[in-house]
Amino acid sequence: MEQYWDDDLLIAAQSDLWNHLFVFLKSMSLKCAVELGIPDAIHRHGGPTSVPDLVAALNLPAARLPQLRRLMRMLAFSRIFTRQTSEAAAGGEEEDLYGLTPTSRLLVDDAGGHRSLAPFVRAILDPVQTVPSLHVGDWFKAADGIVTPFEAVHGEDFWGVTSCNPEFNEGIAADGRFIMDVVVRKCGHVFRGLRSLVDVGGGTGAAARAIAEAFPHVKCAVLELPQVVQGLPADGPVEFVAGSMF
Ligand SMILES: C[S@@+](CC[C@H](N)C(=O)[O-])C[C@H]1O[C@@H](n2cnc3c(N)ncnc32)[C@H](O)[C@@H]1O
Repeated sequence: MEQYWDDDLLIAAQSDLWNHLFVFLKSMSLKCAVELGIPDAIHRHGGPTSVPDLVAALNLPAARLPQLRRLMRMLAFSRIFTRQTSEAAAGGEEEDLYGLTPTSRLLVDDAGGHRSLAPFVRAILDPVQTVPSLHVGDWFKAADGIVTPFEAVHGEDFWGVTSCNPEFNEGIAADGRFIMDVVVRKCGHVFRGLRSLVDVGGGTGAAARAIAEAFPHVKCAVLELPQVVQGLPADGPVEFVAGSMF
């Protein structure tokens, strides 16, 4: 090994490598927390919650307690939850308590007056999205004209697969609703003076609806793929036009 690789540098490099190797566990721990409903359980509890209380609230097998402790420590390390140590009532043993952070508040329905972004977490971390990322290397090597790794895995392009999935559409809409509420508050001047707008590829109309409700004088329409907009109510503040932007 070359001279300038002293041991401190070696260990720092290994630590950096390990960070890159295991960072996916942060996403997967978050996915698990949402699947189990941990943010909602802490919110319902009314404040920082112990792991035994979470096991009871989530109706999990008692044998999973040690693993849930590890998951919660991991999520606290990722700043999804706060972690504080306090005296347990019985026996005097220390018991960690986990609370919501600004990030996990986003995963709770109606905390602070907004709707949960949990559907967005589920949509983005669904294997339909994550599995293609395992095949990017193969896709680079295969000069077979397949446009994306997603298409190589699923045999169809991204919107062809996802747009037929109501849970995916709801997840994207949750994110659209969230960000548009902020946009109309912070950047409302952009919409003043407009009489109409079309949200091209506007999904189920979450973003357009937020604009239409904040600025009733703006006539809002969504141009979307037919499979996304079929069956959506036609009597709301947004007009849906089925078609392709191409
Ligand atoms: C990121 S999403 C937009 C979400 C939307 N802003 C909301 O608030 O829900 C992109 C959308 O583009 C749509 N899309 C993809 N290809 C399209 C096409 N050729 N024509 C029209 N819409 C298309 C997808 O169905 C998807 O709903």
